[in-house]
Amino acid sequence: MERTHERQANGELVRAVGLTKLYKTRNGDTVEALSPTSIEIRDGEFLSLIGPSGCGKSTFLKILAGLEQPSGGSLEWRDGPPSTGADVGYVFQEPVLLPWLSILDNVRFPLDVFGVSKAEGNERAAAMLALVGLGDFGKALPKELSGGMRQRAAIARALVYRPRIVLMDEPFGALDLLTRDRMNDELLRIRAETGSTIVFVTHSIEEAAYLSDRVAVMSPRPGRISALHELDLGPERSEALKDDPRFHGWLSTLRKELK
Ligand SMILES: Nc1ncnc2c1ncn2[C@@H]1O[C@H](COP(=O)(O)OP(=O)(O)OP(=O)(O)O)[C@@H](O)[C@H]1O
Repeated sequence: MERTHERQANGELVRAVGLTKLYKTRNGDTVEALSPTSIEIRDGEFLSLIGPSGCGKSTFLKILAGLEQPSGGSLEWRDGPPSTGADVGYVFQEPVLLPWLSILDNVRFPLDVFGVSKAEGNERAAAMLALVGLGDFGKALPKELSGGMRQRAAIARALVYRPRIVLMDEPFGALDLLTRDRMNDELLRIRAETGSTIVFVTHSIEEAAYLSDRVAVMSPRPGRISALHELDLGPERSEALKDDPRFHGWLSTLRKELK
């Protein structure tokens, strides 16, 4: 089954209108995790969400993924409601891989679930592994890979169905700084090759500024988007950008807004 997805540069992919979320806790209290939150997500963009712990970033991603229902408001998808796993790729902080399956089988898993033949699935999973730099590790088990490599495999699995949107919830938060820097560059390269729309949650202002076309800043709980910036840092991102005064200007702006 071949999926093609015409990309309209900067067209609107999905619009969140006044999303709210109330959770019921086990002792019967109600937690307001999101106060009315509205944003449009553009096709092909890299959008980061930053904000203090507990402000509802993961909640927003889960609603986008269809893993949680909003208490109020709506999501308006340009191409109709997505199906989780096929139209939406999700990457968690800890790479969730099935330990008894090889890396190739893990990456092929969503294709199996959605009825792609094994031969085509193997081909697509192998191509995706090559794209994330794991071409030689298809037969390995997850435990035989480093944390950074496992996260690459999780990214390959999220991308293999060519989802409309990839949601990443602090995917590099558990990695050491050097590996994280390397993964940031890898992610930029993968994104350039796939044209994926990415919504990325991070605690790191530097990571958000380095990777993103736009950065949404969320206020403390109950979270809402308190500022939304289009970064004027151009499409080319590399280490040199980290010495650029404009980059430092954004770090300082974002840091102030988080306070
Ligand atoms: N399933 C749940 N049941 C009850 N409360 C929840 C549930 N999930 C999240 N919450 C609460 O909702 C609020 C927002 O949580 P969420 O995980 O979305 O925040 P976050 O911004 O992603 O936090 P962090 O940056 O620490 O990961 C928090 O107060 C959290 O305790």
